[in-house]
Amino acid sequence: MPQNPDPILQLSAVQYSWIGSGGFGITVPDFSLAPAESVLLLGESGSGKSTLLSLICGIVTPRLGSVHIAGTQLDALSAGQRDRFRAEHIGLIFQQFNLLPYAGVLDNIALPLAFAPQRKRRAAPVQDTALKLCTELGLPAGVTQAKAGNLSVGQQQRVAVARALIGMPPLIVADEPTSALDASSQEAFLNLLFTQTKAMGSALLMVSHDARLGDRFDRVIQMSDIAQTTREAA
Ligand SMILES: Nc1ncnc2c1ncn2[C@@H]1O[C@H](COP(=O)(O)OP(=O)(O)OP(=O)(O)O)[C@@H](O)[C@H]1O
Repeated sequence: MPQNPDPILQLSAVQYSWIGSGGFGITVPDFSLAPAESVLLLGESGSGKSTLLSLICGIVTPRLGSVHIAGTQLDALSAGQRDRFRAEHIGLIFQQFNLLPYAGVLDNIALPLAFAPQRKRRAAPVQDTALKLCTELGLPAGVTQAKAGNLSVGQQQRVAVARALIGMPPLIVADEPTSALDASSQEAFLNLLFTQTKAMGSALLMVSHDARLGDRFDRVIQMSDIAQTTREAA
């Protein structure tokens, strides 16, 4: 895929170190994602994948360098502004899905919209959009009335995908979402994710240990291709 002149994500000369035990540090000279591009990011355990995602999502900010998302310099925003910006622009899918077990399926899906008025407007009417996503993701009608904690793992996964996609954020970030799944469930999950992100024109950055998933993505990147890591001596 040709590189777009206006990437949806751009890290430039980024340096970050965790303070305290271990002092793990990461340097990312140049990493970008084009709009609607899908990238699989591979790396060993401890190679800094989650640290990189924390920088991309603005949970932490670089000591040096910059992170831009959709043209906004994330590290120039206050912590509160970054939280709101993340809710507006990034759909997040976590390894353990992080659903609220006692809340209903539709409330779980609508959760990110509470902090993201523009995304909420794009999703309006919210209940109808959430229901439509459930149907498209193959969740049976009865399930949408259930509490998230009562769903099967496969159903929870679908709810997590719907929550990331609602309101069409331009960037979807998925942190090892298939690690707990068997091969056929992985395949089904990726089918859902790709169909939906392509339909919405969102870019997808997915982190995994599993190189076998690579065929489906526009680009496959190793952490060691884009980042150098350091660890302070104890
Ligand atoms: N919250 C934190 N506070 C301090 N150090 C941290 C924190 N999170 C991560 N680290 C450090 O960063 C290093 C890299 O961890 P990270 O979770 O980014 O790697 P990873 O590639 O995502 O690993 P895994 O695949 O096992 O999840 C860790 O070994 C740890 O020393």
